[in-house]
Amino acid sequence: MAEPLLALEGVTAGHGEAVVLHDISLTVAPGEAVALLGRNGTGKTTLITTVMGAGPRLRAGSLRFAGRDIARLPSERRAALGLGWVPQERNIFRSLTVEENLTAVARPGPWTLKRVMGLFPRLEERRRNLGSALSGGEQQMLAMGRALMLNPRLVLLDEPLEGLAPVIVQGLLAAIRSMVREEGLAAVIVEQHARLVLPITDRAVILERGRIIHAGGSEALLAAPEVAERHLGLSHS
Ligand SMILES: Nc1ncnc2c1ncn2[C@@H]1O[C@H](COP(=O)(O)OP(=O)(O)OP(=O)(O)O)[C@@H](O)[C@H]1O
Repeated sequence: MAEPLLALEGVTAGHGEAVVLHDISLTVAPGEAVALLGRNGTGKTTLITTVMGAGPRLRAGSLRFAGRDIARLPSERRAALGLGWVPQERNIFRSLTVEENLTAVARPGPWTLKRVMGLFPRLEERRRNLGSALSGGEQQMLAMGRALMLNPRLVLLDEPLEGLAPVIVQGLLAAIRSMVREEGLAAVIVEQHARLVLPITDRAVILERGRIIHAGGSEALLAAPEVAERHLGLSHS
């Protein structure tokens, strides 16, 4: 088997003295899309920020990306190696235009301004608008567009659909599907609503109280709603 792009082995991490993640082992292969599921507060964001080196303290275990030990690298070095991250708070530059937001971070690679605008036609329409003038859904598109302009090898999306109107959710899902399915970009997608992301991912991992309690194919999980129900709760499945 080809070497995984991202590999976590026995990762235990937390905030200050509080341990949030326990003994997490997880791999993501090149081009693979993984859904990271779980109820509120189970450690999904902590897992993403541990991978990015953006806050949590790694207490044990190893963290490798593209064949390198990244555990001690600052987050900007991890980004430079090809780890893209769209945090929950969608950190865009509010005082720059849409186009400036995108070009400010661009790095050479297959994702260009034209292709990002092609993926998100709404951003093309809003090209000259300031970040602060965008709706929540447009900000999410811009945050994803910015991550793509960095031409990552793997992108970590933290609840990209949260708090958005259903019509926007459908548009974003289509863009994510095209990113991972047609463009073959590896991704880890954190989501509360399993049914939305299972159809567009290869594998699913469910966290409960900081531990992996289920890992398997997304299709198999879709076909076994009782598993999702048991671990994620009816309203979240
Ligand atoms: N910066 C922090 N300092 C201290 N504790 C934190 C911090 N961030 C998160 N926690 C705690 O870590 C635990 C896991 O939180 P985390 O945000 O990783 O969960 P989550 O699964 O992403 O939840 P949500 O879906 O609500 O974002 C929670 O108990 C939370 O209170």
